[in-house]
Amino acid sequence: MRFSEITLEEKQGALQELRQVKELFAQRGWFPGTSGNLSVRVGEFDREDFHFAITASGKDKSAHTPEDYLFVDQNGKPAQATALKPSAETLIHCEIYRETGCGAIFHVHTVYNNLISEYYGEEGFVPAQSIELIKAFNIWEEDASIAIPVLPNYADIPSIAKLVPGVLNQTIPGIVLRNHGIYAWGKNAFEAKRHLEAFEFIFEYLYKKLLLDAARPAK
Ligand SMILES: CSCCC(=O)C(=O)COP(=O)(O)O
Ligand SMILES: [Zn+2]
Repeated sequence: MRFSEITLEEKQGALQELRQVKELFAQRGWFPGTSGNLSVRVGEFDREDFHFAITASGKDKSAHTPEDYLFVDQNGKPAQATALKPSAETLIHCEIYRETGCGAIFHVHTVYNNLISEYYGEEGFVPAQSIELIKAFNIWEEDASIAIPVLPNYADIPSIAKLVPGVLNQTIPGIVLRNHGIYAWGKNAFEAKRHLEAFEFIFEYLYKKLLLDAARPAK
């Protein structure tokens, strides 16, 4: 589908969703030091042909300006002439869209996702079990156990993007970059937000549980 065939209404809707989510996450302190990036897909999806709106690179995400977003194609190239640069991590979004066909991807850096991904970095996944918020991923089994993939935080983003298909688990809508931040996705912005919030709850829970367990007096 050509970018010009996607309706203006759909494009504006995607930008409005990004603006709302960006404002909310900024209020939570989820974009320290211009970190983080957000995207929402528009138009029809084909593995080889899709488009999405994404935050421009290096912007203060707690401010709203006319230069906050641009549209890119499945290769992360701008879909329209623009002086804006897409997020430095756009290729990771491209890979997640290609593998999942999802509708929105949100990436944030938090102290909890950094510490927990570093703690479990060597294992290559963050284990989580019997935490109620696992149900936010539509996993309803009692005492469910999940493994959230952790990828190395290479400076070269294409090298990280190449690893995405090998670790992506279709039942777990997230991947963490070690000591960097999480990518969470969903079929739309509402679902991606729910998933991101659940991951962040789980990371905070795990961090506090590790401390609590370490403080327990030996029997
Ligand atoms: C200042 S944080 C380093 C870059 C990063 O990890 C990030 O999420 C923001 O990069 P962007 O190009 O999307 O602004
Ligand atoms: Zn990042």
